[in-house]
Parts: sequence; C-alpha cells; structure tokens
Amino acid sequence: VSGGARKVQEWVYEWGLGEKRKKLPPGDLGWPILGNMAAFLRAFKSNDPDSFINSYIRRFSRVGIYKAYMFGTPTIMVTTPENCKQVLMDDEHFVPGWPKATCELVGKKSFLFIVHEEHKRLRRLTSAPINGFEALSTYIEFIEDTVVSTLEKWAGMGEIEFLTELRRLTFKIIMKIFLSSEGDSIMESLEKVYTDLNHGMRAMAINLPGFAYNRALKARKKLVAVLQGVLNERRAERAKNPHPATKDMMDRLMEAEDETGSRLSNEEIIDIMIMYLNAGHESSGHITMWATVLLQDHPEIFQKAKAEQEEIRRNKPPMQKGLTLKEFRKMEYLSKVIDETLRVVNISFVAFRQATDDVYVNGYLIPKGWRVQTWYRSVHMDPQVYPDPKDFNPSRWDDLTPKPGTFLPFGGGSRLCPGNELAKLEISVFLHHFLLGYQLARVNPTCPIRYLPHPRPMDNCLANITKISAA
Ligand code: HEM
Repeated sequence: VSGGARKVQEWVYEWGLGEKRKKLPPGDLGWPILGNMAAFLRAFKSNDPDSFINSYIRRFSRVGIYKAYMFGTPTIMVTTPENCKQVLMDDEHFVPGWPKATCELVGKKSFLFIVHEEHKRLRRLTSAPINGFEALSTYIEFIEDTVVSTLEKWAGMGEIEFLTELRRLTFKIIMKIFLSSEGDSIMESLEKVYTDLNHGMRAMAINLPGFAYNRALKARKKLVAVLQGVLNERRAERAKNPHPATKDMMDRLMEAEDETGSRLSNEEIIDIMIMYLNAGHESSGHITMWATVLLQDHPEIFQKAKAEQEEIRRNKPPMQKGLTLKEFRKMEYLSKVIDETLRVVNISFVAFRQATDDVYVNGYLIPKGWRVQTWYRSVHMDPQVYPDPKDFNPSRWDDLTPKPGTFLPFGGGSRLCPGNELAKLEISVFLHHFLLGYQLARVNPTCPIRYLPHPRPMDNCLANITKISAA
C-alpha cells in the first residue's frame, strides 16, 4: 500500500511534466498530503537536524539538489554553495515562495510578496536608514546606553530567561529605529504579541484553537490594530505639523513617493513595519544569546575575545564617552566569533523561493511553479566546506575570505538581509560590555535544544548574570 500511495503522489505532480520529468533531481515526493514533512520534523525535533539533508546525501550522493514535498507543495531543495548561489542571484527565475503560514502572518504587502522593481525601490528606501554608515553612527549611542543599563538591571535580578530578556533588548533597539517617538506602552504591547507571531511562523498552517498558527493569526490582528492606531495619530499630527524635528522609519514610509507621486497605502506601511519589526529583533536576540553561551562554554576563546576588548577600552581617548564605529571596526577577533556563531547556529536554516519558469541547476530541472528551498544550514554544516563543521572555532576565519555561496547567514543576492550590519553592531556592543564586566551561569547547562522555528535551549537559557568588575 505504501508504495502505491507514494506512486500516486508522484503521478499527481510529475506526470504533467512529460519527458522532462526524467530531468528532475533525485528524491521522492513522499506520502500524499504529508509529503516528506514527517522525516523533516523528526530530524528537527531530534538533536540532529542535519540528519534530514544527510539522508539525501547518503542515498543520492552530494549532487546538492533533491526533490521532495514540503509544507504542502512539491519542492526542490538546494543544499550546496554553488546551487544556493545560482538560485539567490537569479531574480528573473526565482521569486519568494514562503509557506502559507509565513506569508499570512507577515502580510500580503510585505517583501515576501513584492518583487523586481518595486522590491528594489522599497529596499532602497528602507536599507540606508538602517544599515548605512550614517545611520549606524546615529544608533550606536542608543544601543550602548540600552545595553549598559540592561546588563546592570539583569545583574540584580537573579534567575532570568536570558533569551527572553535579550529579545526584549533587541526589540527596544528596532523600535527606536522604526517608531522612535512612541511611548513605552506601545512598545510593551507590541513586544508581547511578537512572541506569539514568531512561534506560528514556521508551524504547520493549522488554524484551530490551541495551535501555534491560530495564536499567531490573532497576534497579527492585534499588531495591525496597534500599528493602524499609531498611523492614524501620526497622520493627524503631520497634518498640523508637516515637518517634525526628527524622523523615524514610519515617517519615511509615510513620505515615500514613487515617480508618479503616489504614496504607500496604510496597508503597505503596516505590513512593511510588521516584517521589519519582526525580522529586526528575533534573529539578533537569538544570535546574541548563542554568542554569549558559546563564549562562556569556551574559556580560551572567551579570554582572547576579552583581551581584544580590553585593548579597545585602553586605547579609548580619555574624553570619549561611548564606543565609536571606528572601534567597532577594530573588533577583528570578535567579528570572527560572531561569524562563527552565525555559521554553527543557523538561525535561518532555510529560505524559500518559487521558480517562475523551468530552470536547470547542476543539470537538473526545477519545474516552473515549484517551490525551491535554499538550505543555508547544510552549506554551513558541510564538512567539505567547513572541516569539523560542528566545532565552534572562530580561528577558522583567520585569513579566510569565504568563496561565494559558502557563507549565507544573511542570505544573498537582492534579498540579502538589509539589517546585517546593524545586527553585527548590536551583538558586538553587547559582547563588548558583557566580556568586560559580566558572567553568565546557566541553570540547566545541558538543556536540550529546540530547532524550530529557531534553535534555542528549551528553557530559553535560564541563567544568572553576575557583575564581575566595573565595566
Ligand atoms: C543576526 C541577525 C539576523 C540574521 C541571522 C538575519 C538573517 C536573514 C536572512 C537569512 C535573510 C534572507 C532570507 C532570504 O533569503 O529570503 C534576511 C532577510 C531580511 N532581514 Fe534579516 N537577519 C538578521 C537581522 C536583521 C535585522 C536587524 C533586520 C532589520 C533591521 C533584518 C531585516 C530583514 C528583512 C526586512 C529581510 C527581508 C529582505 C528582503 O526580502 O528583501 N534582519 N535576514
């Protein structure tokens, strides 16, 4: 029976391709409805998520492209640097193709749906004010003040969920950039809602009470309502005072005009904000936690990173108060620690695209309309690319310029993460102060890791933060 059921699945999706189906990459479409999701979930719920792609490599060799049926649709998975690079660089043949759950939660007017020229325009409009040199020099002071006062506070709090607290910290920072003039109450209500939204993001799209996706849909509704309220108030204010003294991202989005003079609708502004506020704090919070934990678990690396920060502190001009971007650029070893954290942790283990036409990758067909997954995780965990890939070894980056496609923690091509520099700055400022003055003691150091939606210890890194010297 099982063989028969699997044949039906192949017949439904492959038969229409005619002779071309012989060009499909190796793999199978699994069971009707479920496809290969059971094997995927089994691996990602175990302590060895790499076993999923490794089973393809074992069965079909390292061709780096396999067929499967995932998240309710036939899918081609690309897993090697060359193949990922080809997909990421080809905007004509690949557009975003995220699972239904993600799309409905992030919104129809977010970048997940916007393509080509319109996508480029909105990227231009939003990326310089986040990631540009000028922008980063403006934000560094706020980031540092927030980090310093937050670390002080934690040190007096006893046991905390370190990850939960870091997510709050990174949320404060992204809110400052996007909605600087709003008060604490807006921030608190948004921050809580985001936890639910994120949990539903990579869950199965089951809209029934009790399921993560159902809670997330409700969270999205709340977010839309809060942001709509803020937008209404702002439009009323701007009618009275069209030139405010300072502008945040919401102001920029409200003012943006295309060549014909038309502006973004409320719906567009809200979806872009929801996307940015989410993407702009979850990953950075997680990576900051993992970098701290990995440093704490590797005393030699900790000492080396600390020595570099001490040097930076020693060389600081006496009149200069905070950190500068110049000093940030001098944190060479810390930068390797962060890159190595991004590589081993794989916060975004995969990205989703859809083929707009038949495309050949490594000689195999990706049929028009099929989903494509770029497996960033398998690139980073491939022993042919990174020897002993599970080892946390920042020194592997000494004199290493990664070849194209081999280092994709922020994706690549036209959809490269627009917050990559900001994220690295936040993480570095945090680690600077942590290394110089604090220690982390986890309550359950061997706590199991949950890999979906993002890798995290199941106890959210319950820990005590203690101050060891004046930072
Ligand atoms: C360590 C932190 C971060 C990691 C690991 C990360 C990772 C990624 C990755 C892998 C992508 C590409 C997904 C794809 O290929 O489709 C991406 C896209 C994106 N990221 Fe980040 N990100 C981080 C921080 C941030 C921050 C701080 C912001 C906002 C300020 C941000 C905003 C975005 C947005 C808006 C996109 C969509 C870009 C587009 O489709 O054009 N991210 N991020």
